[in-house]
Amino acid sequence: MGRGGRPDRPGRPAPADDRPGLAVRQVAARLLAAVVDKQTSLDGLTDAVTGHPHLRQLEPRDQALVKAILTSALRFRGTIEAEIAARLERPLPSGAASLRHVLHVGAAQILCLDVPDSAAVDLAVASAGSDPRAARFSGLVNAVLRRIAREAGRLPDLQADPRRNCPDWLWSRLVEQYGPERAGAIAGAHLARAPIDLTVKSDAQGWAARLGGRAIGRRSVRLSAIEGPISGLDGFDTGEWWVQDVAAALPVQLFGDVAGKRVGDLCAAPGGKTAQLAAAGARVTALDQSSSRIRRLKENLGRLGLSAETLTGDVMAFAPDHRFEAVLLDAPCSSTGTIRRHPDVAYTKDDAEIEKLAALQLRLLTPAADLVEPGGLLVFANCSIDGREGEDVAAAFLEARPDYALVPVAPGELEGFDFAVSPDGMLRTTPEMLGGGEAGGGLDGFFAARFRREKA
Ligand SMILES: C[S@@+](CC[C@H](N)C(=O)[O-])C[C@H]1O[C@@H](n2cnc3c(N)ncnc32)[C@H](O)[C@@H]1O
Repeated sequence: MGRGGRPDRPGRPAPADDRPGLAVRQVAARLLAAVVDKQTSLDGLTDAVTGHPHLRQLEPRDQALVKAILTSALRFRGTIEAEIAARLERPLPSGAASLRHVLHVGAAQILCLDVPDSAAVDLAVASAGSDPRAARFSGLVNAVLRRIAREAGRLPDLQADPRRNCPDWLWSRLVEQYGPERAGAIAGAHLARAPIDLTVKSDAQGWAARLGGRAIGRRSVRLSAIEGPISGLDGFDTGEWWVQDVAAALPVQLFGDVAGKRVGDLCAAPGGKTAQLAAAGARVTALDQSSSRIRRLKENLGRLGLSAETLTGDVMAFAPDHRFEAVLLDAPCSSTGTIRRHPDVAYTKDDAEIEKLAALQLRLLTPAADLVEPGGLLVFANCSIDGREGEDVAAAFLEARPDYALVPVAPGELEGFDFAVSPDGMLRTTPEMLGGGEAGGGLDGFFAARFRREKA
């Protein structure tokens, strides 16, 4: 049956926009445009409830394919651009943004995914044909992608040059802060798929054996790959573990024993660190300004059988009737430490955004610090690899708050992670550590500093 309920006439091709798989490619090109041209976060665009409506209309299997195309298209954007450019007689016309996105979506499938080349090419041609701004270039799309399919190697075997796949703004910052060699290793780690890390309530060795992973320290289990959804794994329904990168599990450990203590978790959602604190016996107040994220935090705690007081509100206006023995500020940041999982971050953030976020973090530290009892601890953390949002904010905070002193992380304190403690005792992870760049290796980039409020 054709559209509108009329019977299809035999021998007549189906209208182009009904072709199986075409909607997936159209949505992928549209979302790629939103990321690259409008700096929209892929997490937001692909959210199951609030994401892009065209994506949400697709079957789950097709949604997964859109996400796989976008992840590859962004992770290897530099290589894909070079492969396309090498097969163009002249540069794409200015104002041909949508044509470029169609080409990138097609090339990403050919170079990175297990999609038959012929399907990738034909659907890219149909995708261009259905877009009034790109329709007259359908022939070019066909020629370029056919040549890529015939001539190019396949990623990741095709030389996936880390420098080429790291946008200039980010590369300059990495080189300035880490030097060219480590910058290259970090950019290289961004090209590898991240493993799945779980934080377990107890018995990491036992859970590693049951789930076919490996234990890292006492509380993390690393899985290289899983079949099917994470919710299908043993221990999910009974709340034995939650997904949390091994680096993200470190900042809470800086509080030491929190059993029975009042802890304020001020940027708490979706609650990975709240869960760690609650599982360790703390009396946690979890605050976040986003009501939808607080809802997710509550669902997560519910599944895990853990409890915390949960509040929706702004740190800047938070005025509880008591102070806390410990406060965690896991502040909003550029998330450049998570590019392995969120390759869009390299294209949605820039120098100005980093400056803005660093200033916001310092602002949020003032009310956070005021909520700590004299003698209590404050941990400031975030998942940026940029020192402007880490070490510089910590230094500015200490300068502004003579009532606080840094409590350096001691050798051996973070079991197995001494390599990630800076000479002045702050935590600094970057994704090339722990075998980053290799399959099943690496960790998120994180920063954390611990301060104590002087006794009055
Ligand atoms: C990095 S995420 C926190 C991740 C969380 N700690 C975890 O481990 O799952 C930052 C959070 O800060 C929240 N946030 C940003 N600005 C805030 C503010 N002014 N007051 C309260 N929450 C804020 C965001 O809604 C976001 O959920």
